[in-house]
Order: sequence, then structure tokens, then C-alpha cells
Amino acid sequence: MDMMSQAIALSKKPHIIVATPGRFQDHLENTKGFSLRNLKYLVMDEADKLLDMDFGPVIDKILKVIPKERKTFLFSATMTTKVAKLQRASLMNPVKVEVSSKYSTVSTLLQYYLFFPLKHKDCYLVYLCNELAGNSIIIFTRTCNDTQRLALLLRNLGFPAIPLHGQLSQTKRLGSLNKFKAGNRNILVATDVASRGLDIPLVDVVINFDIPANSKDYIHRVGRTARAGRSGKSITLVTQYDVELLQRIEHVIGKKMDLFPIGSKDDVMLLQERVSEAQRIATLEMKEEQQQKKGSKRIRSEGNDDDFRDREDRDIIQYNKLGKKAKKIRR
Ligand SMILES: Nc1ncnc2c1ncn2[C@@H]1O[C@H](COP(=O)(O)OP(=O)(O)OP(=O)(O)O)[C@@H](O)[C@H]1O
Repeated sequence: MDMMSQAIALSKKPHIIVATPGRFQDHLENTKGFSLRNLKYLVMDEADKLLDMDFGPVIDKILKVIPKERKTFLFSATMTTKVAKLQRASLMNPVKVEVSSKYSTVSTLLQYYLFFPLKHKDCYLVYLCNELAGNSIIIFTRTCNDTQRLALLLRNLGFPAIPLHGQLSQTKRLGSLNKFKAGNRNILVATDVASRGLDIPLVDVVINFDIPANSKDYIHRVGRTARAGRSGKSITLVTQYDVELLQRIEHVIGKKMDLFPIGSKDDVMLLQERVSEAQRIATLEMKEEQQQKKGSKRIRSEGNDDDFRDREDRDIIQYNKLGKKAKKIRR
């Protein structure tokens, strides 16, 4: 929804507003007649995230202009000392309710790791996707760039992968998510934008392509599977540089992960040639995309059709093109 239609909705004085902090602050500053004088309850979901470096300053501003006489609820699977700071700063008589004094993952989640040298990372991922074909999988990466690259790489090999990251427009993000939810694409490659809050019942496996640097992110990521009593698997890829991070996560969750059972290293390496070719094509496609992006920026700045920004159509064409390329690789 755009700002204007939201302003109209707000003028009708809704009883409940669900908002991201940035947009909320925007309305506080720019929407005439929008006031929070009567606010009674403030709920912060993923509270530790809302109070971190990215959101903290905006939240501070919002807290300053809402009534002190209110009930505040903070929710999250993980908490930080920053929440404690906030409790001291603006909560009266706070009560803390914990399911467990230790961070825990559910017992229906089977947690595995795979250990191999960094140079074979893509190859192991492709091997896993092949082994797990038919499952619905979320693959987490550290950067938007890797998300895009891996989605292209997997598509080049014929896997129905789709990227989701913060640099996509809202429309495209929703589009990706819907395709995944509907089962049209059963591999979602995502950054941590997808690590919290997503409630998709059919996720069978979470793969941490990059091991999360923060153990709390691990808990949120693997929580995308094995939800509401269902079973699920997580597989964390570990290279020679990640051993310490793995140990730290195991310490935080109070569990040791098992080695994911796969064939021999030779079985994995059989894929290497095809993976290398798909990597080469993915790199070219990334370059092509970047050039097209530059082109679209130029067109936009010249004042042409704004819809050019929505590259959904072009992506479909590209997907078909990749489909052909994938066949070529198989032969
Ligand atoms: N008591 C319950 N009985 C059955 N299903 C439930 C119950 N509570 C929640 N669920 C279902 O479990 C799923 C997860 O719930 P919800 O999204 O509220 O979890 P959450 O704790 O907010 O997760 P996260 O913070 O990790 O995103 C939802 O599909 C919800 O409908």
C-alpha cells in the first residue's frame, strides 16, 4: 500500500495498526491528524531485532512520542541485553516470561552439518539439492549477491530455485514468496530477510549455505521448518573456516549436530564439471543483469515508463532461456 492510501486508512482511526518502524515513523512525521495520544498497547514482535542497530534509532523516536501510560509486550525466540536496556528505560514493573532459560530448538527438528573444503561449496550444495529433490527447501546465504548467484546457478542446472532478498522491490519479494508458498518453485534462496516470522507449513529442509555468524540468527533460520509440531531438517554447510562458529552454535542450542549422511566425496565430485559450467553461465548472467539494471536506471532518469522497474516479465523470459541452457548442460 502506498503512503496515501495508508493515510486514508489511518484517518479512520483503526483500533489496531500493524507496521514496520520506518513506515510508522514516516506517518508520524508526515500524515496530518495522525496521533497516538490514545495508544494503550504496544507490541513488538522480533523485539531483539527491532532494538538492534538497524531499527533501534527509529524505535527510540517512536517511543518518545507515544503515551508512557501503556502496556508494552516484547516477543522473540531470542533476546538481547539491549531489550533489558529498553526495559530499564521505558517499562514500568516489567515481567519476563520464558519458555526455557536456554535457547532451544524443537525436538522434531533434525539438525545436521556437512564438512568440506570451501572450494567445493557450490558442488556440495548442488549435490544436496539433488539428493533432496522433491522437498521444499530454504537455502540461506549471507549476501544478496550470493542469493542471486545461487538461484541462477541452481536454475541453470534445472532446479526450480527462486531468490528472495532485501534488494528486490516489495512486489518482487511478495512474488517470490508466493511462488514458493504455492509450490511452483520449491527452492527458495534467501538472505536473513526470510529468517524470521515466515510461517510456511511446507518447508521440509533449511540449508545454511553460509553458516550464520550470529548464533541467534541460526535459531530463527532453522525455525522456518519443523513448525507447529511438524518434523523438519536443517543442514549447515561447514568449511575449514567455520568450525568455531559451528561449535558456538552447538553451545548456544545445547545440542551436537550430526554429520549429514551422504555418499562418498567422489559421488559429489562427479558433479563438478556440470557445476563449473553452470557457475560460468551464472556469472555471465549476473553481469548481464547488472548491465540491464544500469540501463533501466538510465531510462528511468530520462523520465520514461516507471513500470520498467518491475522486471517480472523479463525474469520469466530469462527463466525460459535458462531452461534451455539447463538442457544443454545435461546433454
Ligand atoms: N496452539 C496451537 N495449536 C496449533 N497450531 C498452532 C498453535 N499455535 C500456533 N500454531 C501454528 O503454528 C504456526 C507457527 O505459529 P507462529 O507463526 O505464531 O509462531 P512464532 O512463534 O511467531 O514463530 P517465529 O517467531 O519463529 O516466526 C502457525 O501456523 C500457527 O497457526
